[in-house]
Amino acid sequence: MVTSSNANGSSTKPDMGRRWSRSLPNLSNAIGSLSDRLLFAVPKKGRLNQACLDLLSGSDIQFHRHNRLDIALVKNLPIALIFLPAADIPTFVGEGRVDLGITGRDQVAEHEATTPATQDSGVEEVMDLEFGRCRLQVQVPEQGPYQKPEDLVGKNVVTSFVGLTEEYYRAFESQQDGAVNGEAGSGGKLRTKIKYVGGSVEAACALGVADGIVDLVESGETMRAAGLKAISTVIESTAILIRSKKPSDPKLVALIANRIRGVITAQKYVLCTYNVERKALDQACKITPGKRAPTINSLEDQGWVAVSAMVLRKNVALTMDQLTEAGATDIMITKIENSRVD
Ligand SMILES: Nc1ncnc2c1ncn2[C@@H]1O[C@H](COP(=O)(O)OP(=O)(O)OP(=O)(O)O)[C@@H](O)[C@H]1O
Ligand SMILES: O=P(O)(O)OC[C@H]1O[C@H](OP(=O)(O)OP(=O)(O)O)[C@H](O)[C@@H]1O
Repeated sequence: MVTSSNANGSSTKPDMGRRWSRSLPNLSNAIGSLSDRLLFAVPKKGRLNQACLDLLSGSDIQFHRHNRLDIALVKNLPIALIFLPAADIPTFVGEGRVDLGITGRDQVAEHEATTPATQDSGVEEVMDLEFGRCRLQVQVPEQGPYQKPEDLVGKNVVTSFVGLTEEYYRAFESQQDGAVNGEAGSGGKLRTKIKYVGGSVEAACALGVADGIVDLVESGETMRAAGLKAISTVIESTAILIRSKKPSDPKLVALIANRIRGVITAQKYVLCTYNVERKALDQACKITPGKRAPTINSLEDQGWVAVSAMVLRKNVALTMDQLTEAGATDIMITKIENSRVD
């Protein structure tokens, strides 16, 4: 049985009884020589790249990426990372060429709008990764005549998400045709002209190419700087872990998913510990119910107990206020490095 060593030098045995090559393939013969590895696609650049690298590091997926090479062999697991544009990852995973991937939910939805899934093709969402949060929104010039997304029916709309935008506007067009002809979707008279651009979509209105755009918004800074405002949301997005319908090694997929889930939970929660008098314990436990239940230990002083419970990081200040109010003392918050909790 093949075993490998992690950064601490301790032995791990997630090899699932297989051998895998340690030599880095050159790109031309790469895919063939990766047949003994699970292929895992990661955004090669852009907004999701760094968070994905942090997630891999937190999951102890160790690799060295050679300069400019889009394939990296994982040292301690039979995995090869494939660095791809976020927009292409649903295609590779959906066709089963790559087993696992991380990309935006928006990219998966766009892929599905243009390439409907079949019994064998298409992607399955494994989990929400809770970063890369943004909205795909219809935007128009702040001072212009358009107030509702329907106002752009029949006009020019520019986007990088042609599939989703077409779906979105075809629904409005059907309604308007129905209103004109007395039945839904009959005529198709008013066709919104949807044009693709690959980036800097927000420039399209100012350049006279578009009446409105459909683009991603996070803080809204790009939109406001371009003199635009959002008038509706097509889809909300976060990064997701996706898998193909028939991954080459489902056990390894589950192992990676568990590791990633552990890192995400660790980032989301902190450990809250405190002492409280027994008579206030019920109230304190309502404030910190924990994920399953709080851990309660007796103290030397019979009237007191020590409590520890996981608390959502975003609620920490409020929780500490409420515990203080309930009479808890010695309240401490500890960062969770990693976790395996249900
Ligand atoms: N401002 C943003 N805030 C948060 N997440 C974003 C933001 N912009 C994009 N994303 C997420 O990151 C994904 C990749 O977008 P990004 O613009 O980084 O792509 P890219 O691969 O660098 O392509 P491009 O070269 O077209 O910019 C998007 O599909 C979306 O899920
Ligand atoms: O609401 P904000 O926080 O300003 O973020 C939104 C911007 O982020 C994305 O573009 P990105 O900067 O990744 O580059 P791109 O325009 O080349 O796609 C998106 O396409 C917007 O332009």
